[in-house]
Amino acid sequence: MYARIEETEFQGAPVLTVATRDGAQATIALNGGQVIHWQPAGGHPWLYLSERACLDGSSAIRGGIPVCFPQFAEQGPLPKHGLVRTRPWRLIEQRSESDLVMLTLGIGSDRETEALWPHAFDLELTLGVGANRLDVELAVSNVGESALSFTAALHTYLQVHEVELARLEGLKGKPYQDKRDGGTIKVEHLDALVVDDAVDRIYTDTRRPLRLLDGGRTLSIVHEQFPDTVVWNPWVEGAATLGDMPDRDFRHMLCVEAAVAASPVTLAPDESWWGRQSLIDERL
Ligand SMILES: O=P(O)(O)OC[C@H]1O[C@H](O)[C@H](O)[C@@H](O)[C@@H]1O
Repeated sequence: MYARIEETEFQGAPVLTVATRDGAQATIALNGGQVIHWQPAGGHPWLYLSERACLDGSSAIRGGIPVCFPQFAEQGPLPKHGLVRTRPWRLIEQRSESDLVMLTLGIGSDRETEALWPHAFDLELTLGVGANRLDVELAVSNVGESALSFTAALHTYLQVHEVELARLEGLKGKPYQDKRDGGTIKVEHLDALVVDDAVDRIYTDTRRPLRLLDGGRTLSIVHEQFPDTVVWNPWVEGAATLGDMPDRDFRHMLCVEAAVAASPVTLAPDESWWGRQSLIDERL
């Protein structure tokens, strides 16, 4: 039996569902080009998706792995997190073997994006689903005639049993911009970050793998070419302002985002850039 890729609907919106022979699963929403579910073979889901998430493209999907491009957060004049997380992406290519599924989705600039941001771009998001891993690679090409600069993120919402009991390792010694303290630059001194309050930080130069320990399971998080890691949890007050997330769900999610946020990437005409985030369940 081979892996399966199906085009179907979830809450009335177009999605692709993927299953490998050994039982790993993923679901990808075409609106936003967004992975909304990933479960390693024989394991539990590692991505948080709000039960109030809206998938019809009218707003961003709260959960999974939103793609932020060409602007991270509010770091510029564009809509928060840029232009592609609510737009329809298309399936460009699919490939499956028994234990690996690869999909490439794409989106390009159009009249609407160029009215907001006068650059011609082409994005490809390649997803690899294997027994115990999910690889997400974002490739950006400048297909216009002038240079463009962007910031970006794979805004990964990880699902945790209880956020105060989860530990995020690998950030010790790294500088971070504390967005909750006016962007003050601080240095992480903890061996493992434990989130017990609102957190919104851009850690820079985070090139070594991270590990998330959550209730007896461990996830390795490996970023290639994404120099920064954003850690975000809205906590009680922040969650109360999010209409698309139940109040108590902040306890069951932690965003650990592969980002290029502290300094933009600049591409000359015909140049490309790529960055990858790999999530690896260490149980297998
Ligand atoms: O609510 P959203 O627009 O999806 O943004 C959610 C969060 O994304 C990032 O993690 C930013 O660092 C936060 O400042 C922001 O609040």
